[in-house]
Amino acid sequence: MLEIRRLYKEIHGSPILEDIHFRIEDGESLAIVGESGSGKSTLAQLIMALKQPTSGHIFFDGRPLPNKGILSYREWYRDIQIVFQNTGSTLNPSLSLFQCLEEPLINFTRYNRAERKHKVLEYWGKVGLNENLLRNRPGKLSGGQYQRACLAKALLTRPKLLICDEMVSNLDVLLQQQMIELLISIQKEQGLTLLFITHDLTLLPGLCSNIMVLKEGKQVELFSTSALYDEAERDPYTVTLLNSSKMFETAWNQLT
Ligand SMILES: Nc1ncnc2c1ncn2[C@@H]1O[C@H](COP(=O)(O)OP(=O)(O)OP(=O)(O)O)[C@@H](O)[C@H]1O
Repeated sequence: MLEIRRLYKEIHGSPILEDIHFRIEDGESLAIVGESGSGKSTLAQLIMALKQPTSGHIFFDGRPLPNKGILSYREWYRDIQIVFQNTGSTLNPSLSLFQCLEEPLINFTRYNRAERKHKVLEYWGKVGLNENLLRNRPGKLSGGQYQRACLAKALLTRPKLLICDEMVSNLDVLLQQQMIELLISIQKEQGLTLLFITHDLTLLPGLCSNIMVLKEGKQVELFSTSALYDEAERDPYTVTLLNSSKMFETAWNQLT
């Protein structure tokens, strides 16, 4: 389904991503893990066709990354959606939440108004939000509610691939867990393919089948999540990342 071949990205003459290569098959879930600055978001932006690679290839369902013509972009965005870290900027603050969610249905489907309303309510319910909230503006939502609303918006057009870029990083540990459980259930129900970008390895068991570790733009290793805690098998850098995630989790648990 998604195939990345020998991807290389340079910005202002500096290499940001080097020789990235992986595949995600239909219904699979892959985590991209790395420290801040390792190139995770750049990779997501390349897959979303927001940036063009310096060299290398991105294919989705056998189609190359669009680089010309609005129609090819429309097809790409119908199939691939992204949810970002909550910065409060994904949902238009001047629209009601209903209007925010209706927008992709207007852009990407031929549903009439009644059908759009039905779909918005369906997905709003799926992510566990109360219907009454739809009249409000996005600014009224709590952090956890905001991320659920973004997830509903991303899922409304039934994309094949969902990219979550640090989607739960601004949430507390309890809300993180709730969002992960929600993603797991939606993924199972819709057969969604998932690319989950995070710096926190402890979030991944149960959610992602495979993990790719990035360090300074280079692919360190790609392995099955079931082998995450097999320290003898793991690259020392992965073990360091895992230990720092565990330390943060322990410190947080002691504080709360
Ligand atoms: N437009 C740009 N101009 C210059 N450097 C850039 C630009 N975009 C990204 N970079 C650099 O590319 C590197 C990777 O950035 P990127 O945001 O992809 O990392 P990241 O792993 O997502 O980090 P974070 O988790 O902090 O978001 C960083 O060193 C960053 O400074």
